[in-house]
Amino acid sequence: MRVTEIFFSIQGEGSRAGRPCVFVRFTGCDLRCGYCDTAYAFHGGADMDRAAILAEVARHPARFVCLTGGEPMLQRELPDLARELLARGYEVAVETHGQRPLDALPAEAIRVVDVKTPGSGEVATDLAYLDRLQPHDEVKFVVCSEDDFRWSREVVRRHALEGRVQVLFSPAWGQVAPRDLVRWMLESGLDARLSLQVHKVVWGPDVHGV
Ligand SMILES: C[S@@+](CC[C@H](N)C(=O)[O-])C[C@H]1O[C@@H](n2cnc3c(N)ncnc32)[C@H](O)[C@@H]1O
Ligand SMILES: Nc1nc2[nH]cc(C(=O)O)c2c(=O)[nH]1
Ligand code: SF4
Ligand SMILES: [Mg+2]
Repeated sequence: MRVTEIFFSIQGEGSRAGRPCVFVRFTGCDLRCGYCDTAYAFHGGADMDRAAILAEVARHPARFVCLTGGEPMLQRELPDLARELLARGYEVAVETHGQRPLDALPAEAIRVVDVKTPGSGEVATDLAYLDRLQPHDEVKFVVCSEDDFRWSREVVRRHALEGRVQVLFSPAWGQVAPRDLVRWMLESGLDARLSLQVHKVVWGPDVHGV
């Protein structure tokens, strides 16, 4: 598997934000979101087999592992790695753009799907997988404008996501003021959750490996 970095930090995003977590960041992505804060993971990295990744994860005192990237679902062995982590008692979350099949992942793995908004420049044509998510999964919209928020709200409605999965709205860093996003959320009446990138508040926006 191709790995950019493995680090121990707090989960900065989503409904599990604030919890200690080991991050495994895989190298490579097939999308190019305009706002991507992790372009350093598009290339480079080092080959590690699953045993080496498991050993590195085990160096840290955490029970929660986040598989991210780049795009983790481009790694052929990702479902096997997730299964091995679960068998060792870890809670496992997979951060993905959702534009690669997710069905090979074990059901116990938490799918955190970032539904790419028009503002990302990488909207998907097929969102049918949203209808197969489970209650512990999360659907995240990174909002670049009020138009993006309206578009996201329509996806939530069309796929009946409210109350069925965790629905999260996150401001694209530096593009949307959190207070504007909160206002749009409250005006919409949706039962959704604001997600800020807590690690950027703690360590600053440009620090890698946190
Ligand atoms: C770097 S991506 C890696 C996982 C996967 N490729 C994806 O897009 O979900 C992890 C998360 O960071 C978010 N992200 C990246 N740049 C961001 C930014 N400038 N502001 C807010 N969220 C950002 C992405 O939208 C995604 O939800
Ligand atoms: N602390 C921290 N939390 C995160 N949650 C998701 C991240 C990601 O880049 O996928 C991330 C990250 O890069 N850092
Ligand atoms: S899919 Fe994720 S890693 Fe790839 S460009 Fe978009 S935000 Fe960055
Ligand atoms: Mg990140």
